[in-house]
Amino acid sequence: MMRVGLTMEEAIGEILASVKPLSVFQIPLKDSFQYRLAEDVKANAPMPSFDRSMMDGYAIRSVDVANASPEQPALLRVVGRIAAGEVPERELRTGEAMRIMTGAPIPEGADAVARFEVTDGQQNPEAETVAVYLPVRTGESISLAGEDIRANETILRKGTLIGAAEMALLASVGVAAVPVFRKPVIGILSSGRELVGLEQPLSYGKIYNSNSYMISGLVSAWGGVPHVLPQVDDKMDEVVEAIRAAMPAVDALVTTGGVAGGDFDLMRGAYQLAGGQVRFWKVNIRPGTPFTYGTLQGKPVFGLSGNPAAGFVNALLFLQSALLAMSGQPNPQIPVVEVELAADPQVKPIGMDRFLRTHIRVEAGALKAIPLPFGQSAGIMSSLTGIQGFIRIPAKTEVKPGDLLQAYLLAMPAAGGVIPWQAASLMEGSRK
Ligand SMILES: Nc1nc2c(c(=O)[nH]1)N[C@H]1C(S)=C(S)[C@@H](COP(=O)(O)OP(=O)(O)OC[C@H]3O[C@@H](n4cnc5c(N)ncnc54)[C@H](O)[C@@H]3O)O[C@H]1N2
Ligand code: MOO
Repeated sequence: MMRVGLTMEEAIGEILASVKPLSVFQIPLKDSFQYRLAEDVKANAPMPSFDRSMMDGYAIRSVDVANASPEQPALLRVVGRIAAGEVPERELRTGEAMRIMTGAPIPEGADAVARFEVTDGQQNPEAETVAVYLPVRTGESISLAGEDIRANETILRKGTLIGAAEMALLASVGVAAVPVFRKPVIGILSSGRELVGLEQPLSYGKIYNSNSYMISGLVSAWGGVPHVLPQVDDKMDEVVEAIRAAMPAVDALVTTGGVAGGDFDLMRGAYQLAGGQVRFWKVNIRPGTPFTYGTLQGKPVFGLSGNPAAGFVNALLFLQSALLAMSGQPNPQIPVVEVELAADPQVKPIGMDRFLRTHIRVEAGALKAIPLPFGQSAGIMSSLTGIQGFIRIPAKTEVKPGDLLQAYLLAMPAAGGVIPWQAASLMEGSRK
């Protein structure tokens, strides 16, 4: 049954209840960046697997240098040299030292490394004795086997997003391939007879199809694989046919346009005629109120508003939540931070949650939100560029500078200073 007029939380809840992670496959580690692990990963060996030196210097026995001082250095016999990757030739005995390089295995009998700086070893690399000028603690400059990772330890949990550090950690314990969730392939279908592709000239009344580029970028940013379909006229049979044809090759479909109530707004009907089910229509948010969500062949279908900024907010909240869940995040939560409102947003309270395009700055360690004083209407695209996120002004709520609000992040907050439109308006006057 189709529900109408949900809150944002209800809408996200309904979407998350109907999606699940996709199938699992093994991927070579080198290709695993930005996938999510489908299983816990254990280390089958400790890391490091041997005691090793953390400094260039001499492997020694700490008792031999216990009374060393600059005036009365301990003199030790140099009996060998160990580079990283080499095996010590023999054990170390009383009164002996071995030159040792960072990363090399500690010889039997040694319990510390005296770094070059506390010896005369750097000046006399070939000398047969070395003077040690200070005492060295037992264990000093030695990294013990298993110090980083113990054998059989779980090093990464199922659902972890594989980034640079995770790839390095997996490589360090010899994992050459990992089980990951498949990335969702997202079909993107724009509808409207006003739309033309970039290869065509614009005639009166027409616009370029920019939504497909916008959604494609967002899908990539959130870990999906965009699959852009040819745009369609808003004729029912064409839309239905395009949807039917698209479904086998995708894990979810995003449509843009045709969800409000106009004469040509046929998207909900098209989902049903294509064999799908409309789960809900309209969410208490602005922009992006007429958002529609359904399922078709067990796959989610997102009906985004055609208005660019409305579609952007729909994608930010609903498509992003679904992508996180489908790509394997255990408790999908889109990135939200608390920010302090630093400028009057100049909007009246309405019965819906408002999402305003916002600059977010770090000032004195706090996140400050400066909503754009222009370009907040749903059809304006230029003001979507250069922002760090959207603040949410809850329905029927009057806000003022100093209030704490939620911000939905698109980019890292920037360090303080003048923001681009302020700089521009200082030069040419406000363009409100
Ligand atoms: N009588 C009413 N009219 C409208 C209502 C309403 O409640 N009653 N809602 C308004 C709101 S709010 C929004 S948002 C829009 C949503 O409209 P649709 O999602 O049905 O989208 P369209 O009508 O197809 O297009 C809206 C607008 O966006 C442009 N557009 C569409 N597709 C693209 C694209 N691929 N690239 C760039 N721009 C696109 C389109 O040309 C229109 O200008 O409805 C209001 N109306
Ligand atoms: O929902 Mo439409 O929200 O004005 O942009």
